[in-house]
Amino acid sequence: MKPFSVKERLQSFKYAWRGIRVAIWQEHNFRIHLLAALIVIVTGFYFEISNTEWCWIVLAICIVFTAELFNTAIEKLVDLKSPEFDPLAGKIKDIAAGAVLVSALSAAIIGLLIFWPYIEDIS
Ligand SMILES: Nc1ncnc2c1ncn2[C@@H]1O[C@H](COP(=O)(O)OP(=O)(O)OP(=O)(O)O)[C@@H](O)[C@H]1O
Repeated sequence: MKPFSVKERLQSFKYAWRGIRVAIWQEHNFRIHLLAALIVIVTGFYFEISNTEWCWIVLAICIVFTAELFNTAIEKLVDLKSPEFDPLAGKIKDIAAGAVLVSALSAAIIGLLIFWPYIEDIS
């Protein structure tokens, strides 16, 4: 086993950040999720939501980003291994996209449950 190296550990953060940047610049959906997250964060500050509500919002945002990152990785892997049309490759991509949809829907429900009472209060 290689000896522990702080330099190598820091290097792995650099690679992870590079992966996130690839997803941001190459995936339109990722940018849409980023914009949605920004709107939700600004709205959270506007309504001065509680710490517990912030926890749910942060969790919801992170789940969507994580699903989108895995989806991007799976898409790239499929494109690498199966650049030609293949029904199984299509199914794999559809399933990965399904995971993003499930995470985005659950985030939308969390957002509604948290913000609806505040919206009702001002209307
Ligand atoms: N090699 C393939 N073989 C068969 N079907 C594929 C293949 N590649 C993509 N598809 C089908 O096309 C759909 C879209 O694939 P694509 O790679 O363009 O991703 P996408 O959903 O457009 O993602 P993004 O817009 O984030 O790049 C897939 O979900 C799948 O149904």
